[in-house]
Amino acid sequence: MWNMERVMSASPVIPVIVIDDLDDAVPIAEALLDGGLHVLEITLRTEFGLAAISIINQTFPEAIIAAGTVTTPEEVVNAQAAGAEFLVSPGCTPRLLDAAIAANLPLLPGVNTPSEAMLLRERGVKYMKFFPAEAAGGVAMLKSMAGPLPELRFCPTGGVNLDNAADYLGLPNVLCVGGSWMLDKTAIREKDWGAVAALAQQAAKLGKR
Ligand SMILES: O=C(O)C(=O)C[C@H](O)[C@H](O)COP(=O)(O)O
Repeated sequence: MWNMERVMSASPVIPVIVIDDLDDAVPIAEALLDGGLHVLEITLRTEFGLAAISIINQTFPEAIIAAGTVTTPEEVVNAQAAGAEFLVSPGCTPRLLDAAIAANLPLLPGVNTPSEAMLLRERGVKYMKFFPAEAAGGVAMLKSMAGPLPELRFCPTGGVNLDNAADYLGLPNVLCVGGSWMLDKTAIREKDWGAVAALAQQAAKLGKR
C-alpha cells in the first residue's frame, strides 16, 4: 500500500489520462512509462476509465495507478475493484472521504480555498490536489496558503503545463503537479506513441527544486 507522501514524491508529474478508445490504454501507458512517468492517473470521465485501469494494472505492474475524477462513494468501490492504488478527486465531500477511508485507499481530494483545506485538515488530510490550479489563483494562491497552512502539501492540477510546471514545483508546499499536456490529442489520434513518450520524457525531467 502506497501512502500519499510516497505517491506524490515518486514522480514530479502525474499525467492525467482520459481514455476515449480502450485500444489506446496500453500504448498510452507504455509511452508514459517509457518516458519515465510511472505514476498514472486514469480518469473515470469516460466509459472506458475502469476498464483502462484494469488492463494497465495487469499489463504494467510497475505503474502506480490512480483513478481520477472519483466523485462518488460508488466510484471508490469500482476503482478499487479495477485495481486503482489511490484516488484523485476534483473536490471532496464527507461521503467521498468516508468511502475512501472505509476502502483503505489513499485519496487526493481537490481544494482551492483555505476553508476547504481546513475542513479536510480537520479530518486528518494533509495531501490535497489544488484544482483548478491556474483558474484558482495559481502559484500566487499556493504561496498565500503556505503562510497560514504551512503543513499542507499540494498537487496543483488544471492548466499546468511545461511552461509553468517548474514554478509550481519550486514551491515548498508542492510535491508534484498533475496535467494532461503530455497527452497531445493529435499524437493520440494519429497513434504517434513516440511523440507521447517524448513529451513524457520532457515532463519527467522536471524535478523538485
Ligand atoms: O478529471 C478530473 O478529475 C479533474 O480534476 C480535471 C483534471 O485534473 C484536469 O482536467 C487536468 O487538467 P489539464 O492539465 O488542464 O487538462
